[in-house]
Amino acid sequence: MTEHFDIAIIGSGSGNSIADSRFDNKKIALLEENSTFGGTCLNVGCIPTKMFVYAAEVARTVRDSAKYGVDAHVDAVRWRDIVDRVFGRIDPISEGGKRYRAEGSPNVTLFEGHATFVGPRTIDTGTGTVITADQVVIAAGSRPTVPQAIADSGVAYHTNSDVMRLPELPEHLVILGSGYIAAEFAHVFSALGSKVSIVARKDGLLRALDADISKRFTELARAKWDVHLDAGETRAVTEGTLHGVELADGTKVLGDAFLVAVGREPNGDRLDLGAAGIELDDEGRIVVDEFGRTTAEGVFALGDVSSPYQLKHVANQEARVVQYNLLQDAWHGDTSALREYDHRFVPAAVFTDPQIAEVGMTEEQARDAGLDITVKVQSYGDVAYGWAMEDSEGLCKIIAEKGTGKILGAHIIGAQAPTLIQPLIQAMSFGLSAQDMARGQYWIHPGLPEVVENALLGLDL
Ligand SMILES: Cc1cc2nc3c(=O)[nH]c(=O)nc-3n(C[C@H](O)[C@H](O)[C@H](O)COP(=O)(O)OP(=O)(O)OC[C@H]3O[C@@H](n4cnc5c(N)ncnc54)[C@H](O)[C@@H]3O)c2cc1C
Ligand SMILES: NC(=O)c1ccc[n+]([C@@H]2O[C@H](COP(=O)([O-])OP(=O)(O)OC[C@H]3O[C@@H](n4cnc5c(N)ncnc54)[C@H](O)[C@@H]3O)[C@@H](O)[C@H]2O)c1
Repeated sequence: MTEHFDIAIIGSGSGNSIADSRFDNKKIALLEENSTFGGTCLNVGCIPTKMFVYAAEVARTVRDSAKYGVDAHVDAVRWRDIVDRVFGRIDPISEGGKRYRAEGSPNVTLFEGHATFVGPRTIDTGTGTVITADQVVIAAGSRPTVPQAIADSGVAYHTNSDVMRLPELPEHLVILGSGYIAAEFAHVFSALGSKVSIVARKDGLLRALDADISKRFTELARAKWDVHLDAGETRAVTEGTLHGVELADGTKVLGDAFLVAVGREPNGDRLDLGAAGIELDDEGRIVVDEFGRTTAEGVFALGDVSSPYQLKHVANQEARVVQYNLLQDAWHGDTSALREYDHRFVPAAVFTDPQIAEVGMTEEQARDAGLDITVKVQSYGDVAYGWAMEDSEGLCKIIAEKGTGKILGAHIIGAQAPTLIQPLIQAMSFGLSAQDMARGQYWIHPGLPEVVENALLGLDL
């Protein structure tokens, strides 16, 4: 059975936002293989993790209160109640979204199956129906990377897909990996009362970030968690009820729960893209141009399946671009009417302890690019509010071009880093120089953003 559609969208994460009222006159197929509707961010990513992070912050604040002369203690962490609060709010949104697409959107047909291409713009929906479409959007996301040796080992492990629904708070969580997911879950479980071990292959945590941030975070993490650096290749092991890894030197790091957080791989490899003439790059991402077009006419891709960023705000921006371009003549001739993906200044934040945020170049990248730069590192503790907080951890690092004052990169570790960095993202996006940003406006005294102001003022331009 073959049915024809104007547009087929693979993936109910960012892809689900495309079919708004502007598409009411289009016949749309929405394809989703997961019985849970709504994609990674809503169900197993940004949203639930940050709800856990917030609970963790509350517990940590209570535990750290004595230094301010406030004696308090955490009586108990009701893990089951925390899980129920998080998913008691999220699951109905996911179910409601699915119901809306299945029953409440007259122009949208939801196919609940694993989609694969069987020809150009021809898709086996995995439900017994093959469809064709004038245009296709691939928004199929990514999945946790699980090294084959671990998958084959028989050792019980978790990923971000299930670790937030553990029946009990683990006594000891062992985390393999040292990136975003490792850093965020280490904070969550540790603040809620688990012992946390992190096993990092190399000599630092969050090594993709600016070296000063990675170094500071690694030092702080080592002071509160059981961190194993330079672990090299590890072997998954189980002893009784304990699971984890054996390091190259024979050390065993075992706990009652084991989380694998070694990256996420794009789902393009599970779509039989060859049948549709859609190319993947060497990293397994679908190749797209600035308009979101793949190598096959009529087919767009967006989000984690094609983006090196694997961030929701990037997937959202790309979805808006594709949404617009779907309604233009995107495939023949003039592209001046099309919108473009904006990857100029992509910020990122890690909601760990302390929080971290970054935008633009690292110092190393700026130096490697041969730029004439000036760098200022400003401690939180040296501005009034940070001093009031007795903060000895936070810093704001800004990298600018000498002479022009062009802000090249900003990196913050410390309280409210994802909030503090936003004016710097704005300045970079709109071409505001460091001098103008520092001097051309008031900075509320004694607000925490003074750490950004002082970093800007400290640049030797
Ligand atoms: C633990 C965690 C925390 C995160 N926190 C943040 C954060 O704080 N901030 C941030 O910016 N980003 C965060 N991210 C990243 C963010 O979640 C992703 O970048 C974003 O959700 C990607 O959206 P997407 O639409 O590309 O893919 P997804 O939301 O993953 O949607 C893809 C959908 O396609 C479906 N699908 C895949 N293949 C097929 C197929 N063949 N047939 C049918 N359906 C298919 C999948 O089931 C899925 O529902 C986090 C990620 C994780 C894992
Ligand atoms: N706050 C956020 O925006 C947020 C939060 C969580 C996840 N995410 C997104 O999800 C993506 C995936 O997160 P992640 O933490 O899994 O990946 P990541 O790319 O951030 O980090 C993976 C880490 O695992 C290490 N690694 C790789 N293979 C390994 C192995 N065999 N043994 C030990 N270590 C190994 C890597 O060196 C790296 O440090 C992130 O890149 C990010 O884009 C974003």
